[in-house]
Amino acid sequence: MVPEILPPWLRAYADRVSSLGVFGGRRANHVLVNEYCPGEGILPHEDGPLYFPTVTTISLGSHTLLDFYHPVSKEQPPEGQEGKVIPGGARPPCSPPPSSPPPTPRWPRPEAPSCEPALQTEEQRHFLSLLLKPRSLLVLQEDMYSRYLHGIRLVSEDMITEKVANASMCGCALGATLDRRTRVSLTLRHVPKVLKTSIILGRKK
Ligand SMILES: O=C(O)CCC(=O)C(=O)O
Ligand SMILES: [Fe+2]
Repeated sequence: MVPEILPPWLRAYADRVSSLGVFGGRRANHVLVNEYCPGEGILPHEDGPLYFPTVTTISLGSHTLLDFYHPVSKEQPPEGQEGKVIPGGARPPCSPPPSSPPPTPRWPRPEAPSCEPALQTEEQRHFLSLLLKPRSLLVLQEDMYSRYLHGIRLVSEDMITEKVANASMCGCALGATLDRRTRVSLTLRHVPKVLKTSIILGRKK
């Protein structure tokens, strides 16, 4: 990644968010600006190792629902359990871990435990949503960053269901419908590995 100077208005946001300590004392040095008109979104994806372990997002203009998904399992579901969802995310008991488990790799994220049944359709894999209100800051870390996928549905209104984990904190009743307006998101991240421009341009220091 080739560094450029952030414009002063973005630097102010980057510094403010970094001062919360969410990047472990480092400063955000990467900002992605996305605009979503009603009906637009982003397909379920993972952000990958480049920005690991923290992504932060400021929402402006409109709310949105950020949906979280279990990754697609590479395993076949057990006989008769195709597409079965375990209520409340409960899992059948796993066999006990080996006495000295191998060290957990930083990236790629570890596979889901093999005792988890395969959830294959997108609706089955969608287990949680967060209502992102205008002027809110989302800090995404740990499993929510590295294990699960996230996305924004391509719809122009959002229904508040029991999957919206922060609905009551946001004062939203179950069953409410929120119309989307144009939303601009500022996704601020810290990228540890940036190139030195002088190297790119072949200049000697
Ligand atoms: O706009 C957002 O809130 C999410 C954007 C996102 O997930 C991404 O750019 O990777
Ligand atoms: Fe993302």
